[in-house]
Amino acid sequence: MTKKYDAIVIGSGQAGTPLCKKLAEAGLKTALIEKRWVGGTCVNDGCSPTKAMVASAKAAWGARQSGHLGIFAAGVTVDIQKVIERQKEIVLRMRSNVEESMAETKNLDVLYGEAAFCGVKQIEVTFTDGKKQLLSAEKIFVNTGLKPKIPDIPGIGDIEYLTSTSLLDLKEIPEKLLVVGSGYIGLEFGQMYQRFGSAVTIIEGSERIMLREDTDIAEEMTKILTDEGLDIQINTKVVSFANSKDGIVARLKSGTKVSERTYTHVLLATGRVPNTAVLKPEASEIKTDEKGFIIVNDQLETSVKGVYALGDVKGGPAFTHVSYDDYRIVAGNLLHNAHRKTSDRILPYCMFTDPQLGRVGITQQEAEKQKLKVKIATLPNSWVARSIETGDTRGMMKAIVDKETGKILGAAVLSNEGGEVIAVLQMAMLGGITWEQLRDSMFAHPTYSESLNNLFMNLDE
Ligand SMILES: Cc1cc2nc3c(=O)[nH]c(=O)nc-3n(C[C@H](O)[C@H](O)[C@H](O)COP(=O)(O)OP(=O)(O)OC[C@H]3O[C@@H](n4cnc5c(N)ncnc54)[C@H](O)[C@@H]3O)c2cc1C
Ligand SMILES: NC(=O)c1ccc[n+]([C@@H]2O[C@H](COP(=O)([O-])OP(=O)(O)OC[C@H]3O[C@@H](n4cnc5c(N)ncnc54)[C@H](O)[C@@H]3O)[C@@H](O)[C@H]2O)c1
Repeated sequence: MTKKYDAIVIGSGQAGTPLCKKLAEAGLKTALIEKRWVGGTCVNDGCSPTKAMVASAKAAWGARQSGHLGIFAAGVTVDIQKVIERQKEIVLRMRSNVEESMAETKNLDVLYGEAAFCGVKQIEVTFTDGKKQLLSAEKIFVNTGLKPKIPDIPGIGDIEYLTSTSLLDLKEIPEKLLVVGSGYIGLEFGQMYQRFGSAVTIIEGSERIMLREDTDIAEEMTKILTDEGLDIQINTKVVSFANSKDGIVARLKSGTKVSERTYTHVLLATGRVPNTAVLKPEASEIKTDEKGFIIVNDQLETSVKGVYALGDVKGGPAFTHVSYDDYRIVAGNLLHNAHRKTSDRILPYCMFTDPQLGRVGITQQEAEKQKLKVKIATLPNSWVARSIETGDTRGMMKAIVDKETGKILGAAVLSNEGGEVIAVLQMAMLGGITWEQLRDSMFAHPTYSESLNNLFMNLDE
């Protein structure tokens, strides 16, 4: 028999988790279906565990190279078991908080099982014990996220490769780690494991790392990472993998040159694909694109009225704050008639390498593509008082401003606390503050944000 709800949320990601509570609190009889753990990727396999481990790696690196600050820490060792334990404890605490707050919510049923559409607005749940239940609702919200993409490389099925999820359970430090892909996951994990003591090689199929970012930022990041000892190979592809008595042999192709190198571990960081194959949105007439992402309009409604897709599964930038904002849009529009749209928002993000890359708005290459009339301001961190004082002058700042209006269109801050500094520029963008106003504003001294004065002074004719 089909059980009827007012609302069903599929997936306890960064949108589904707050949304199911909000709907239930508004009086709607609501079901949340989650196949694994509440909290989704961010809490369990993404932001929280990785950023906890990045902090450990930064501490190891800081201790090893603090001689220039007059501090000498002899015999720095990494206890990877302890690093993993700490990360797991943080995840468990966060997940338990979510579980508790859901248990306390009236009108909310949390169902642990896998959901698949079996008709228009009809869902079949397969519970963890194998039992099945049919559910239906007038309002359905899909927040099923992504999973690691496994590239189709000959021999890949024969080797024991790692993904960003399985690496979080590895209780040893890889001796020689090959990272395939140089996006967020490749660079964050690559630098982290180099700092833990691995010899890390990153291979990237394209002509440079971080294709979404400007060339000068990518070059600066390459220098920072190679100075730390990472081996970065661009324009390189893995032709095949094979096992040998010494480890995993990767056959690499760079232009016409083919070479074989042996690694103890391989991390696949070649992107992520949507969790829609099992979900079968097509059974509910929900349209997807050729890669399986669910197609939505500006208010996150799918091709079926009353069915919404939120977070990574709808394609586009895959970040926690985007998914959470999707929740705000859908909850605001449905419960408070807010008329919010996805096209109205400014996108910030941060890559948690060290130094961090904080980003907001458009890049210079996007401005050129759109043929916008812009001015570009850049400032190396070697000119930033705060960077000199703290002893880390790696990186740079950059801003793209509209030539006519003086407004900020985008910025990149590759610096210590780059993710925090970028929020200042995001606020300027939200408030329509011009580069001249930032050049002439008083900031507390000595802070990283204070260097925005100098960044924009560089635009003076
Ligand atoms: C290693 C890593 C590090 C990251 N670091 C950052 C970071 O620092 N900052 C940042 O902003 N973003 C980061 N991200 C991205 C971020 O985690 C995601 O963008 C964010 O979690 C939003 O995901 P979501 O809400 O779309 O769904 P998710 O959080 O992925 O949740 C989807 C949920 O749906 C469940 N599910 C899937 N299919 C079904 C089904 N058929 N039935 C029932 N349940 C189902 C899954 O089990 C999962 O719990 C990182 C990602 C990774 C992998
Ligand atoms: N700090 C953060 O916000 C953060 C951190 C981690 C992950 N994430 C999210 O997770 C998503 C996935 O991250 P990701 O790093 O896996 O993907 P990505 O799309 O950022 O990068 C994948 C990289 O792999 C390269 N590549 C693809 N196939 C290849 C092959 N066969 N050989 C060599 N190189 C290959 C691509 O050219 C690209 O540079 C990101 O889009 C991001 O939204 C965010």
